[in-house]
Amino acid sequence: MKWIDISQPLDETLAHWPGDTPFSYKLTYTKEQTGSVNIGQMTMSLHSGTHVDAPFHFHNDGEKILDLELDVFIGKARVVDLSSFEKIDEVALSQVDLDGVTRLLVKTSVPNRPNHFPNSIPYVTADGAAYLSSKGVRLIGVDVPSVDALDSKELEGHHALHRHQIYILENLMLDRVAEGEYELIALPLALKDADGSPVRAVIRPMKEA
Ligand SMILES: N[C@@H](CC(=O)c1ccccc1NC=O)C(=O)O
Repeated sequence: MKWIDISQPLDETLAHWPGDTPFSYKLTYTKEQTGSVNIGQMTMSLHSGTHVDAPFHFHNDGEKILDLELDVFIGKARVVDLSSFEKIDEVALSQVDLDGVTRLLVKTSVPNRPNHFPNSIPYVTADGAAYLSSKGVRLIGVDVPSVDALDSKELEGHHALHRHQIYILENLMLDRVAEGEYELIALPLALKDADGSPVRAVIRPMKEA
């Protein structure tokens, strides 16, 4: 089975958090200038596109990207559709089978439009995070820019997930993905001091036993 790209494409049209750094790529040196190669550079917020939040994003003493466990970002994952719910809480999560799930990818009601910052999104509640933890979940991925309401300053969802050692993956593209069992690879870059990192997130259906 082929790998499916569930990452937002990084280009100048990529949406970013209001007031944050837009994405840009430019050629610093052309092949004509160097005599051998094109060399590019990019500028972006670490919270644009498909990315991982490090605990340091919302916690001054929190782990940075390079401190995170790699194993959590590679392995079996379940995609579930919670598009009929306004919150990712215990009520919504108890509608889906989470037995044996370590990595959970959630389809929400928000259309996956990488070039458009949404007005409002479903968010993870503290009881939702506790429920995920009781099921043994270590990573939650969502198809929206945050696991909290966009106007939240308390970031209750981020903090609750962190208390339960659940990693956070945001801005996935799950529109064309069916519910089910997949393998996931979504590795953050080896960024030592960073509060977040872009990832190339890919999945492929698990082979039937
Ligand atoms: N908490 C959000 C990001 C966030 O809040 C944010 C990202 C970039 C610039 C500003 C932000 N929030 C600010 O007030 C997240 O889930 O990554």
